[in-house]
Amino acid sequence: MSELILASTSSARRALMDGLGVPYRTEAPGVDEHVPADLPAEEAVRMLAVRKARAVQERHPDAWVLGADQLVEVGRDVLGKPQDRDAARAQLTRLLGNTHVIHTAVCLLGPGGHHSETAEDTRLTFFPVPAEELERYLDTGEWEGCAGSYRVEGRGQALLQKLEGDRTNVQGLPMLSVVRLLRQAGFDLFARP
Ligand SMILES: Nc1nc2c(ncn2[C@H]2C[C@H](O)[C@@H](COP(=O)(O)OP(=O)(O)OP(=O)(O)O)O2)c(=O)[nH]1
Repeated sequence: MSELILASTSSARRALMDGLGVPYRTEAPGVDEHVPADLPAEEAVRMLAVRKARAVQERHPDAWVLGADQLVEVGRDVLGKPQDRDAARAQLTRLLGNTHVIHTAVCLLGPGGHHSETAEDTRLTFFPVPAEELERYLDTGEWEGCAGSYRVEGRGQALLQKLEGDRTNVQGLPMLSVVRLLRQAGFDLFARP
């Protein structure tokens, strides 16, 4: 198989791909992540996952390229990554005591015009916690670089009352679907190095 490139700067996505063990490398997509403000969350993440994968594939037309994007939907609000601690506090205040949906899309592009993609949802319900506990969670710094301002695999799991769906989808890649897309594309996931 031609090389596999993860079109991502995300350490969380790298960690998930490292766990899968398939040889790959990463390359920053370097795309404008603006989408129409009224676009539904699932359409927005699909559009951006494709945009990221296409940007890298244009540089490496013979490679397989995996792109992904994620947004958090709570009520009518759509949340991305917080810019600072105050933004993270506002996001978590919105999520605590409520149920929100993580939308993550993945796009796999390959030689010969291969294009497969999927979007997965994971529903999470957070405990309502007092402001002082929220401040102590913010002190962990887990909010940095995370859509929704928490890490489900870190201290953020102490906020989690219920999770329905693929847990890895929250971390950045729906690994059940990534495995399916790779297998459908003909990848040998246990190839000898
Ligand atoms: N470790 C961890 N990361 C999370 C969690 N929830 C969200 N994230 C991270 C994964 C992604 O890096 C980021 C979602 O934002 P984006 O989809 O825009 O990706 P990002 O800009 O980080 O990287 P990329 O666009 O792939 O270069 O949030 C979590 O529970 N744990």
